[in-house]
Amino acid sequence: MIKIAVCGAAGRMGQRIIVAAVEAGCTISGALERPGHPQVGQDAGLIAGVGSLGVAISDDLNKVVEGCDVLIDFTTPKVSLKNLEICGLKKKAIVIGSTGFTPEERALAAELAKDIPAVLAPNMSVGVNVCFKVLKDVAKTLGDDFDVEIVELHHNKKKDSPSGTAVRMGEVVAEALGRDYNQVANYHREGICGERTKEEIGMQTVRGGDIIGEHTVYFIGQGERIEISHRAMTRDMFSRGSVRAAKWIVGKAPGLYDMQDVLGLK
Ligand SMILES: NC(=O)C1=CN([C@@H]2O[C@H](COP(=O)(O)OP(=O)(O)OC[C@H]3O[C@@H](n4cnc5c(N)ncnc54)[C@H](O)[C@@H]3O)[C@@H](O)[C@H]2O)C=CC1
Ligand SMILES: O=C(O)C1=N[C@H](C(=O)O)C[C@H](O)C1
Repeated sequence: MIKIAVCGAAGRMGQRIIVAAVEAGCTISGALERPGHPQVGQDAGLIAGVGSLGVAISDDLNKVVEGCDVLIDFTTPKVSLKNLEICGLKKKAIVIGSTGFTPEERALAAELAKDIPAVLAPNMSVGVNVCFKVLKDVAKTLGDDFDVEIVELHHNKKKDSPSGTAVRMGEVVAEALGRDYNQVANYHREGICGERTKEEIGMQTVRGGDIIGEHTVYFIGQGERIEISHRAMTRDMFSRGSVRAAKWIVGKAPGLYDMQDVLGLK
């Protein structure tokens, strides 16, 4: 059975990943938190609610990576890039779920993953990845006659906007329509901002309470509208997805993969 280390172990996702890995029969070989985190030194299993695992949460990245087959990391882009670098040096696989990467950081991730197998995906759920696939077909079929708007809702602790999933949805639609997402994404409308352009893809963000994550892509035409929505009711399909990705990536050829690769959706 593969040995999984979890980075961000005391976080919302980290705790659920430990539960999912234990349920999948994997060994938790290590758990990482940021230096100074109040739960460093405590048992990762007790923090996650699966009982004692005999694995103390550590802040020693090198040591934790050495002991694992694959590191699952749900933290922040900066931390994930550092983890990718260390996994590269130690020739370990990595699964990254962090979101909020800039285009430059994504390019750096691809560069750092040249020597090791890595999965980087903004959403590990099967449902969202099926939506990515469907969105491509819908956008291609509808073409330029329908205006595209994307709305995402998340909890009030989320740090990045728009969500990584919403950005990927925008990228998928833009590519299917032959547009450059970075040129056509419109994140802000205020005041007399003029009529909507045909090309733009509106990106709207809602933050509040304990919403796990909801995404809707609107294709709005004359007299009709298509809405493709995904609503997450728990974090468990993200955590199970990340463990599925971890099992899949160990032993693969070096390179940067995504969840579409893991699920065979390409
Ligand atoms: N790809 C996917 O399916 C999903 C991605 N996410 C993304 O995962 C990330 C984390 O989300 P949450 O768990 O909700 O956040 P969170 O804030 O609850 O957890 C992040 C954890 O990382 C820890 N951390 C920060 N710096 C660290 C360091 N240097 N070393 C080790 N640990 C460190 C924090 O102390 C915290 O416990 C976000 O970017 C979020 O958008 C969240 C859900 C699903
Ligand atoms: O921060 C979250 O919680 C989530 N983040 C991911 C994203 O930014 O797309 C995925 C999920 O919606 C939950």
